Amino acid sequence: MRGSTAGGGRTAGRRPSPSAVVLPGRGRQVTRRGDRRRRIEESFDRFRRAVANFLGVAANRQSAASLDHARLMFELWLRETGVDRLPTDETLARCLPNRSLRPVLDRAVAERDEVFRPWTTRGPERLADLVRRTAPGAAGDAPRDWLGRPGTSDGTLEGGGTPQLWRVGTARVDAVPDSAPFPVAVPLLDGAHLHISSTPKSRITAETMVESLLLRVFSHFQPGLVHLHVWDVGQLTGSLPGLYPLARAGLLTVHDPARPHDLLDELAEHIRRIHTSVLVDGRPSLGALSEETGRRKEPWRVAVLFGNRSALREEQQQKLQRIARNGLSCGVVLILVDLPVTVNSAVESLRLGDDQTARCTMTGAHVTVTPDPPLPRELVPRACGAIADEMVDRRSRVSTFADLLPGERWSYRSSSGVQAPVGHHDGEPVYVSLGDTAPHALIGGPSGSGKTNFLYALLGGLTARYSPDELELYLLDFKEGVSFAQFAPGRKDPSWLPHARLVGVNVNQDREFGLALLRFLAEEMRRRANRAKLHEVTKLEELRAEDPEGRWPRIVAVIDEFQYLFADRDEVTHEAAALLEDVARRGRSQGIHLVLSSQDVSGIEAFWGKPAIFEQFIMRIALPKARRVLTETNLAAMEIPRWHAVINHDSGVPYGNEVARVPDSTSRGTFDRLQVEMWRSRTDSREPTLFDGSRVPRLRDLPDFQSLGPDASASGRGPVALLGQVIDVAGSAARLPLERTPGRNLAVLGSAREDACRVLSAAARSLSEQWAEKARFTVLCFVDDAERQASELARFLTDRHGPAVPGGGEPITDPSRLPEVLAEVAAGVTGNDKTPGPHYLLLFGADAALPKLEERGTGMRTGLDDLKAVLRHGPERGTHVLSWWRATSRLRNALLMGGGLDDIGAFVALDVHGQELSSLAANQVISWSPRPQRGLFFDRAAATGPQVLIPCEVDLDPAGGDAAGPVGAPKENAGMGGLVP
Ligand SMILES: Nc1ncnc2c1ncn2[C@@H]1O[C@H](COP(=O)(O)OP(=O)(O)OP(=O)(O)O)[C@@H](O)[C@H]1O
Repeated sequence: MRGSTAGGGRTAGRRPSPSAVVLPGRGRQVTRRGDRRRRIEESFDRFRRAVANFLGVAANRQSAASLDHARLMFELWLRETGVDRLPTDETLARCLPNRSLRPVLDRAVAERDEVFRPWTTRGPERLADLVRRTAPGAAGDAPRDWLGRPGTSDGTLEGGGTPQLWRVGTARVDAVPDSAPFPVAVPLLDGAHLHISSTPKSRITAETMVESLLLRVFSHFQPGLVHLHVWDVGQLTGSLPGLYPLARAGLLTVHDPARPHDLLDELAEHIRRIHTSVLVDGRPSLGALSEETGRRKEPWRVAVLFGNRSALREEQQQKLQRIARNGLSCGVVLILVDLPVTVNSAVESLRLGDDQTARCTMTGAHVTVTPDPPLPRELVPRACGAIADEMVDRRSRVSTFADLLPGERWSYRSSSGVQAPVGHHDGEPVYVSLGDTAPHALIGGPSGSGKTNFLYALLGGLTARYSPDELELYLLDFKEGVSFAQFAPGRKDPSWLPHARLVGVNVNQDREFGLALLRFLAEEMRRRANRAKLHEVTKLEELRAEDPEGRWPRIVAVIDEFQYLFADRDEVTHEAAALLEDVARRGRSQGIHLVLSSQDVSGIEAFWGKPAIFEQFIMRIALPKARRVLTETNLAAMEIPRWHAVINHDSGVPYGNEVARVPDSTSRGTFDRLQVEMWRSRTDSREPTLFDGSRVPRLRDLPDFQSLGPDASASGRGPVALLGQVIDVAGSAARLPLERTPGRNLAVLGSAREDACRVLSAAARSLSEQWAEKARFTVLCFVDDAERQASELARFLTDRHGPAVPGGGEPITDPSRLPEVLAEVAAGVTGNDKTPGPHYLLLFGADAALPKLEERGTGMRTGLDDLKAVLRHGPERGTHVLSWWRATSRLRNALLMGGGLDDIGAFVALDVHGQELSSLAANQVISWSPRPQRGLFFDRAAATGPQVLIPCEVDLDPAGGDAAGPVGAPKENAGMGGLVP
């Protein structure tokens, strides 16, 4: 229409077509019709062509869309099924020849490879490395490297440790079939239980897998550290026949298939025992305990239960679940094969299929595990035989002192306690542990039963494990002899035990020394408690954690033949019992431990009368034929052979018995050698303080004497006379301060001449040390027997102080001169001269001059009057009388009337009984039973009560007199004996 309308408008200007020109009339009509038709036909042609074109395009589009759709569907399918399934999925595999799907497949494979590249390049190797580290030695190596060789690890870190993983096979990630295989290992022992399920076709594989795993364990640990229990529901003889040789050495128990409850009860009982007697300190597990203490206290018990894919009876199932729940912390490990059970604790599962491969919880669902090939059949029993032989050998071997020592010295920490083996039982070490649970030990055994040897074994094991910063020893031996002398330096052997801070030998008559030690421990306990309080903690272990820079060693105080401490019903016994109770009760939390040993505990009344003390000694050690150390119903000590001991950490009840054979630890080449080795590695050169009750100490060795300085007045402290040594842990001197105050005079009482001379000489010698030339000393001696000592003293003093010592180097021995000397001194101290220098009158045997003193001179004054005047007025003017009276009564008679006695403020009583002294000590009751070479020093002005005094040997050689003995000079040790190398 548009064409015609438009055409009508345009024809005027157009040239006419030939037909329109040639045909006139009707002919013109025909021509027009034909035209129209042709045009119509042409239009239709065009239309048809357009339609055909359109339909062709649509068909093309449809087939392209179909192909796209097919590819997408294929990709979806591929992604859903997984590229890795191509080789095994038949339907998927059928699509592979289709070339149009190839790009989809190639892309999916490329993407997978890209995603897994980090894993394929490093993953397997990293896993292999991890297994190498966590499954060392037999736990992960190839069997040729360990099969047939019994294990050596003792479970401690230094002894080979406990592997975290144990190898079972190799694996590949399913999605990456071309990547390298990697080893698969599972946790066991302290780590997890193992649950294996198999099909009937793969049951054998499960069994060989368990066999290999167990052999790895047995070949890692030394025989005895793992005990195996096997129960098999289906077989009377049990599975794992290759392991049977282990039964010969008691390492394998095969349980009755009909009685699974026996095994379950045994395991449950074991768990209970570990909780009640081993994990009592709040340690969560044996593993944690051994990490902390450095030793595996209890062997592992591995129980393998083979089932038949049906569950145990309900009650047994519950028991099994309980064991699974609580076992790992107590060293009980379950390996369950085809035994359905759900457990609420760490368990690794391994599911074996018919194709002999497995899925494992360790590796996850997308990894195929191929178990390692079984161990060569004939080698398994042979390897187990070698392990059993080693076990039998270990049991029968008599252990030596060297077996008690660790591989590395001083590598243990004493935070939670100290422990060391003291012997062996069946080749296994038997330990003594001192800690918060069993803080103190009591050792009993008749004479010759080996107590001293036992103490050496114990101390050897302890000192080799703990450094002197972790453990300090205070060692006291009441009996006469040499037993502890080894620990102090001696003439022949200069070494000492670096851990020893105090060694007391031959203490028997000096029970006060035991008391001094207990006082020292009580004081140390208080110091530690105060420090703990500052840190708001209560126990040493916590204090050590709070104050890591501090030095807080555990203290072990050993008192051999401690019954001497309670020998009499007297003040010493009374105080010792009170102190012992205090230390025993409170020492546990402050890291202070007592080890008491005695021939016969039953004789110690003070001990038995105080069950509270006795109860604190939870650790009991009974040597053969020991009485009363264990409970009355426990007769083990009566039955053990010599050189054995019953070690009991349970207060002596039979249940806690462990019997150990104790090695010889005192003969040459044992403890002595260890001591020299440790002495050479010491970092602290302080010697232990040595107290030897049989030895006369030397004044110059006393630290108090060595610290005296010249010119006492300049020091501001005033002069002090050292009279001898008192019995304390520091080896202190008996100090008599001689300030210018009334009463500062001394009387030595008794007929023991040697001791009296030593006391006066020590006083003069120490005063001389403080005054250089300034002081006057007047030495008077009226007893022939004492003239030698008085002369030596006079010569020494003259040598040092010159004309200030009258007599020209000799004492005044003529009694008739005494009144004259006293008159002169009395005039001096009562006269106007306010500053007479210090003057010391040393009167040996004053009582011998009494007749002369009582004679009346001119003016009716007696020498006694002058003596009283000097005693009264002298001290304030620096003049002091240090006198020796052979009889107390003579002193009293001479000075009681008219004063004088009160002006003597200090006494040393030698062979004088206590009752004689009370009149001199303001009627105070003084208990003192005289004993050789000991005196009682009593200073009324001092806060301390009477103290036992040991008179010292005084070096009065003028040549050596100037120099005090050097601090730390090797001491003579008269007691050293057979242990010297
Ligand atoms: N386990 C042992 N192996 C070998 N010899 C030992 C053993 N134990 C002790 N002896 C030896 O037995 C003797 C006595 O031992 P020890 O001195 O230790 O006994 P004791 O109980 O302390 O005796 P006492 O109370 O009389 O001093 C010593 O000669 C010692 O060497």
